[in-house]
Amino acid sequence: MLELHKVQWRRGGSDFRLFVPRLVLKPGITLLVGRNGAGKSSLLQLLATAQFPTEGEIRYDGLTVDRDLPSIRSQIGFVPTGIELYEQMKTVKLLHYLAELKGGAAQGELEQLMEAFHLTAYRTSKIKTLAQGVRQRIALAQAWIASPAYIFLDEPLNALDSLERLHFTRFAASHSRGRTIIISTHELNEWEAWADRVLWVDEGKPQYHGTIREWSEGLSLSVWSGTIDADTYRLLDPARILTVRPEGDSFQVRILGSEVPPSPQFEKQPVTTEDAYYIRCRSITQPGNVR
Ligand SMILES: Nc1ncnc2c1ncn2[C@@H]1O[C@H](COP(=O)(O)OP(=O)(O)OP(=O)(O)O)[C@@H](O)[C@H]1O
Repeated sequence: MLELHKVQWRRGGSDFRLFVPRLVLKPGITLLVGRNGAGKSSLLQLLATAQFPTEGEIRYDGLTVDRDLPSIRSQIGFVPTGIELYEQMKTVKLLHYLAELKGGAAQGELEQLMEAFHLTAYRTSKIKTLAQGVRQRIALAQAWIASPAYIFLDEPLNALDSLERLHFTRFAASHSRGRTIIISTHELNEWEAWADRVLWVDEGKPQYHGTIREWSEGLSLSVWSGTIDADTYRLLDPARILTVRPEGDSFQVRILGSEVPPSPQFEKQPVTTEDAYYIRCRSITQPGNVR
């Protein structure tokens, strides 16, 4: 469990300020969401001890960085965006090297990770010869070395193809028990089935932290879907349209609306995690649900 208490951080070279009054992050998968520049990467860097708060404290199951930094770091797996791997090393050598930095891997652990991340075929390939998606899989695999208690992933699905994305979301879910995994992502629907909680930050401050179920409940707008003709389509508010697909002379539309259907052809739809994000971003001026 991670506990943040009055954490503040000012990023040098910018006006950006992160402020987290109080936050408790529990084991399981927490999706860290927010607009570009909201502070997701900054928060992950603080949690991963790549940066330190200017004020306040982060506790890792009771341990603090001023007293217990090496033992905290031995329990962290971190994948920042744009991670650079040693280009000249071979995959297996790099994983062994990173495992040594972490104090060593268990017997057979690296082979299992290579298998789980579909890296076996690349075990003796130099990193510089590998496609971006394969490099990303190596970066993700190394985060699991030595079975850390805390895993921080910044946009982990970047560069992965659709099959690998599905494979990785499943892998993360099946390896989340007893681990606090924080994942910064813009792909909310891909994580929907696997995540436990959502942490939404905006302008450096948490706006919502709670279960993924509650994230999509009690919202100010509903989601509607219907097939309509061109005249009805023209009357819709374009800012509220989520998706539109032409079907002959008609349009299949998914749209945000009040409790009343935008027109009689519309039927109310379940709100997805991503819909909830759009709705919450629209109502950002209203007080959030911070826990
Ligand atoms: N290397 C840097 N130097 C100076 N300012 C930076 C740097 N990196 C980020 N920033 C600024 O810090 C703020 C927070 O950025 P951060 O990367 O944490 O946001 P984010 O939520 O991860 O965004 P994104 O979704 O685009 O990745 C932004 O205002 C950004 O412009």
